[in-house]
Amino acid sequence: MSVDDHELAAGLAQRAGECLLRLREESTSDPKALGDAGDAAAHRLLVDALAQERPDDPVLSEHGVAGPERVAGQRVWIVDPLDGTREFTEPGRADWAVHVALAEGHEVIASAVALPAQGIVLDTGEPPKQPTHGIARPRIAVSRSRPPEFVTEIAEQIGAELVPMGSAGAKITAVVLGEVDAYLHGGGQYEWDSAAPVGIARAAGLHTSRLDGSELVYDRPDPWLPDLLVCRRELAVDLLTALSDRPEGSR
Ligand SMILES: Nc1ncnc2c1ncn2[C@@H]1O[C@H](COP(=O)(O)O)[C@@H](OP(=O)(O)O)[C@H]1O
Repeated sequence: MSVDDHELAAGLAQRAGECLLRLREESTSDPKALGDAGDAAAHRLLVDALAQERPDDPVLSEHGVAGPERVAGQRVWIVDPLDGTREFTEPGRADWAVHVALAEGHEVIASAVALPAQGIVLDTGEPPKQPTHGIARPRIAVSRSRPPEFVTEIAEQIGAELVPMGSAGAKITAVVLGEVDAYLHGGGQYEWDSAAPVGIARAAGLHTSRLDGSELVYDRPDPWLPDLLVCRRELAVDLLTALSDRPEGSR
């Protein structure tokens, strides 16, 4: 019996994650070479497996386009074989991820995220239940290597604590799992950095949008998708209001 798209995404994220863990364990390379080898090996595994399991679907990966030609609005797999490449190369760090998403009609309809070093695979078929506890002091995940200045200012404004982390997938997953309450990003990213984890966040009932509150739209001709907000629903109005109060060009 053929697996559904949710199960396929989860199985592929798991397999690519295992491949990356092996590479990392066995590596004697310098960090740059290890990162390049991880990107290439996980990309190859995902592209080959999708060509076998879903031969009619094109693939848009951080490391290239594969398969049949993309037709706007039709099925396309959007994958980031290794999100958080920098963290993957740092011994002991667990904030890196594999993203596998399927978009149709410019929306993610199935996806999975693996956090291999944490032994976690989440998928849209069975999204985690959301915490019901109140939020005393909001915790906001932010890039550890390039935290945008506006996020620091917004955190001060609403009395939130910043939690620096690598990988967009690890940060969105931390919101999905209730470890933090929000993730804000601005200044640059691509569709593959967010498609899979945003699919899971939406399936779990969280707020997901651009920083101006508009929808996140996937599978556009240009994959540049520079900013996003993922948060618990009860924080969305406060965060979007704080964002819209900022002067033009400051996020
Ligand atoms: N200004 C920017 N321009 C392009 N990509 C960016 C970016 N800021 C973050 N990213 C990408 O978003 C992912 C998470 O970044 P961060 O850990 O800083 O939050 C990383 O993906 P990769 O590791 O797949 O390259 C990183 O390259």
